[in-house]
Amino acid sequence: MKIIGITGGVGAGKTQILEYLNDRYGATVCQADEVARKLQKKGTDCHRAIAEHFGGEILDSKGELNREKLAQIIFTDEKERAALNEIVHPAVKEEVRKIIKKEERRHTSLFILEAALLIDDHYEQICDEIWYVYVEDAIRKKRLIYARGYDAEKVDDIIASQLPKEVFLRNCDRVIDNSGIFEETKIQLDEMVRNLW
Ligand SMILES: CC(C)(COP(=O)(O)OP(=O)(O)OC[C@H]1O[C@@H](n2cnc3c(N)ncnc32)[C@H](O)[C@@H]1O)[C@@H](O)C(=O)NCCC(=O)NCCS
Ligand SMILES: Nc1ncnc2c1ncn2[C@@H]1O[C@H](COP(=O)(O)OP(=O)(O)OP(=O)(O)O)[C@@H](O)[C@H]1O
Repeated sequence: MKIIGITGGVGAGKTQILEYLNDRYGATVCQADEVARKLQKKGTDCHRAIAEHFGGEILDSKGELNREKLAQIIFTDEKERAALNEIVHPAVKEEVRKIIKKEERRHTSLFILEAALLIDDHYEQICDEIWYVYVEDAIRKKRLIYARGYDAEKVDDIIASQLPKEVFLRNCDRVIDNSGIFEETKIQLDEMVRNLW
């Protein structure tokens, strides 16, 4: 089984690329953000540890995490971000390893793991190749404000909390430029998949 990691900053188009690779090539896809979300549900060890560290104010009326509040804290405070990462990331990695083992038993041929933090969390230990999705900051900012309703300040805070382009470029095996129309991105992806085996 080939394991490809797809990374890049917020709003670079990773999810859209995952959908294409699933539709066009039948790749099995896994999003670390989704894995983290499941592991943070009420009743889990992560949920307990987060509530203990950040206090009851971080929960909503149903006792689930108030994601907006937590985002406000962690994207403006490096120490708090590190504290959350320390709670969530080891659990996410362990779960991803389990998912990969399951897919290996099912003889999946192409497995794609998507996360903004593949480099920070050393997923090169798990992936055969890591692909970096690049989009100019001004363009992804526009896309996120328009499509996701983020305000400009939130986009800037998240961008500032993620690795700069140079570090992504230094650590990734291939680069996908998704600054243009998606048809152009598909051509790059088709070529990359052709060269995989
Ligand atoms: C802070 C939280 C609750 C905000 O949730 P929300 O639903 O509003 O945003 P979402 O999860 O869609 O993230 C928004 C963007 O920020 C990126 N991001 C998320 N966590 C982090 C982080 N710790 N450091 C840098 N970027 C991050 C995501 O990849 C995405 O691009 C959530 O992002 C979270 O729990 N983060 C910690 C877990 C984590 O690091 N996940 C990323 C991969 S394991
Ligand atoms: N080439 C493109 N042209 C125009 N819009 C695009 C293109 N690629 C992606 N988008 C749009 O940009 C927005 C962000 O894309 P997407 O959600 O795939 O990013 P992401 O990298 O998964 O973000 P996150 O890091 O938050 O998970 C979406 O609304 C998506 O439809």
